Amino acid sequence: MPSRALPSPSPANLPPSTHHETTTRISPPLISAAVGLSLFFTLSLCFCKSNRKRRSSAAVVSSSTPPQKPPLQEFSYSTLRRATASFSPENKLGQGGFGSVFRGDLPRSSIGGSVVAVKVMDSGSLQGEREFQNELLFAGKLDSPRVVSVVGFSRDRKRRRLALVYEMMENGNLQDALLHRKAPELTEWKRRFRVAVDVARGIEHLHGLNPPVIHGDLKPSNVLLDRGFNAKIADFGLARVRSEQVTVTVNDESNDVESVMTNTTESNFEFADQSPVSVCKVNESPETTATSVSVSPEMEVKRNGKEMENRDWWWKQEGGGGGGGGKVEDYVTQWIGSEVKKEWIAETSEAASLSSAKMEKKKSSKRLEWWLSLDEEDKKTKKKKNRRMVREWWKDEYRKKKKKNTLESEFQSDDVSSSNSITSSSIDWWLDGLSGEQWRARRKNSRDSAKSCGVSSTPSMRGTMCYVAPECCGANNIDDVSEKCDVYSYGVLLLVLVSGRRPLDVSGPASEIIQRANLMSWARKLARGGRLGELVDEKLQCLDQEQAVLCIKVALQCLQRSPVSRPSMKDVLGMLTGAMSPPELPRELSPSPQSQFPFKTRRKQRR
Ligand SMILES: Nc1ncnc2c1ncn2[C@@H]1O[C@H](COP(=O)(O)OP(=O)(O)OP(=O)(O)O)[C@@H](O)[C@H]1O
Repeated sequence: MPSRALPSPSPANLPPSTHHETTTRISPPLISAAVGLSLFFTLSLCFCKSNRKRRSSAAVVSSSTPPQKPPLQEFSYSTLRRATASFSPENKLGQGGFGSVFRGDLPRSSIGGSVVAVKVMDSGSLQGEREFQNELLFAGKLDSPRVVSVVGFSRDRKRRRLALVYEMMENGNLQDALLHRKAPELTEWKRRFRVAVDVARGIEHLHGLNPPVIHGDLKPSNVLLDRGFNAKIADFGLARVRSEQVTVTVNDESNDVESVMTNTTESNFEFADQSPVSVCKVNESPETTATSVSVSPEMEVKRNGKEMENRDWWWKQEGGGGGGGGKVEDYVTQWIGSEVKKEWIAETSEAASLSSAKMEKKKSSKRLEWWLSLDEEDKKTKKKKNRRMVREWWKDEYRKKKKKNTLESEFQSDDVSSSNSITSSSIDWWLDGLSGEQWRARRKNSRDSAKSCGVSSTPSMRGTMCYVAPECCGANNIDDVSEKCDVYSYGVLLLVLVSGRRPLDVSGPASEIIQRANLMSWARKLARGGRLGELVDEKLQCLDQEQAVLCIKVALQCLQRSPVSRPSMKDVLGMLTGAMSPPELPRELSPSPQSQFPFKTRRKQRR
């Protein structure tokens, strides 16, 4: 049967009234729904597409160019004055070498939130101005969670008033928190270790930039802690970009420096303008010339034929074998300066030397008496019998003498200057290792003298006593300043973190003051004796001994005299985080092997 097609309802078939009714009853909702739906779909499709596009383009941007730091805001001086309640003492956070830092409450509309730290340069300081500009130049460009960010600045050229506005670091600097015991939280080992890693990360970031940035003044007072005790690096007043690429090959066998490839490059950073709003440009193609030279470590010290007089004392300190006389007590009094009560040193050392001399005299005369008491026959028989005893005695003597010599030579070698050439300024400089305030106060009085060393007003003098690397101290030759200077300073900072002591510290039991006064020497001594654990701060809670010893080993690697022997900051970070195998102690610091005293072998043979 043929199927019957249903008659399509044609408007003609429908009564006009019905047709009208249907269209008016069904069409509007249907049409509007359809239109709405299609509109919705097309719109959402478009949105998805554009979103995908935006996301992919953002990914391209982020992979090719680093996120741009928002431009620094220029504040009027009056805004900062209002924010700090006219730089009131109650708002003072600290005092630096060239200015004071105040807590400031900025109006909500300003960039950088409401609470900031405002560093105001003391007026009239040329060196201060230079540092401020340098700081602005670097900090304004650096963008890392491990670097204290600069929010803005204020300048009044006429009155030479400069101010820098930073993000607020609620827990202040590491020097106060750790060494002045202002933050009990830092007795927790985990926190301290995290600070160590944070700082390593920050420095590694700086060194990883192109061209690498050298901080040049790494020390606890330049490490600031935020509310959660995350550490950030501050104070770029002495920072610089490395202008020279030095690759050094070290012959593993002889530990000699074999060759040095020097690529003299123009700095990629261009200091277009030395005003506080200097522009930092990056050159696209720096011209490079390469020269190959052979140097010995000796040459490295006296590069370009320059005798580093200012550095001599430091080389001695680093165990460079500086001679010179000077007794231990002279050395300590000179070295520790006013921190040590001279009378005490004189009294105790004199008393100690007197009593030990008396004891020795007594012992010797007893032995002599005993020897003389023997008649010839007895002597012959007893000689044989007692040979061992005599040998033991000599052996004892030998050991004592050796110990005394090493102790003295170590102190002499650690000496700032065993001669009279020690200047009051270099004492000042040492004092910074004891207490930053003393140095700051002194430096404030002679603002335009050098930032460091206190020996010359050359701005290339960089770093702070005890933290500055030997090759950077008094480095008029900029070739000597490399990332390894920061590595050295980091080594000192790491020891300070683990031990909770200053690099120069005269606290502790009287009998151990001399031994422990120089943190670096003490660490080396403990390493040789295989007793590194003794350096760890006794006040630490929840200590991970293994991690603490690892830190000391890393520090000793960083503190090596020769910059080429020091690890890179990347390696330091790798060792600390476990990404790299833990370090060995530098060869010369490995615990000494069994004594090579000849009697021992003979005795063994006899047995
Ligand atoms: N962003 C900040 N947040 C909180 N406190 C700060 C901030 N910046 C600096 N301070 C405090 O102010 C002190 C002085 O800082 P400043 O950078 O001027 O000097 P410094 O680094 O201690 O010394 P110098 O400049 O002589 O090396 C710091 O030690 C710190 O306690």
